[in-house]
Amino acid sequence: QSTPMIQTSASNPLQNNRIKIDSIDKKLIALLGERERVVKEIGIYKAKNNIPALQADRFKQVLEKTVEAGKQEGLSATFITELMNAIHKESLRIEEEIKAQKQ
Ligand SMILES: C=C(O[C@@H]1C=C(C(=O)O)C=C[C@H]1O)C(=O)O
Repeated sequence: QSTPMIQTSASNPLQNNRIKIDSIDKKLIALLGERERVVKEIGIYKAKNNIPALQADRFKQVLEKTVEAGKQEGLSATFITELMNAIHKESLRIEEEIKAQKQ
């Protein structure tokens, strides 16, 4: 086993890349917050107009578009599908919560 090279903090690739990741994660969470705030608006509209939260055809389109966009970024369809399913599950939870508040 080799001794790790001593580097200055400015040239430490592990530290620098972790700083980059922390910054990217912050943006990812901000974007998810923005997306779910739009979902809330849709949830309010659906609750008022008696439209079901789940729109399977629309989510199918969302999945197709994001899997394709993921491909362009070298991300697997499995990963994008799991990610979008998790986001969709939360969207439905939020929309159902809004609907329940209106009763
Ligand atoms: C946001 C909506 O509600 C649900 C959530 C979706 C999503 O998070 O992309 C898509 C379809 C619906 O199941 C919508 O109908 O557009």
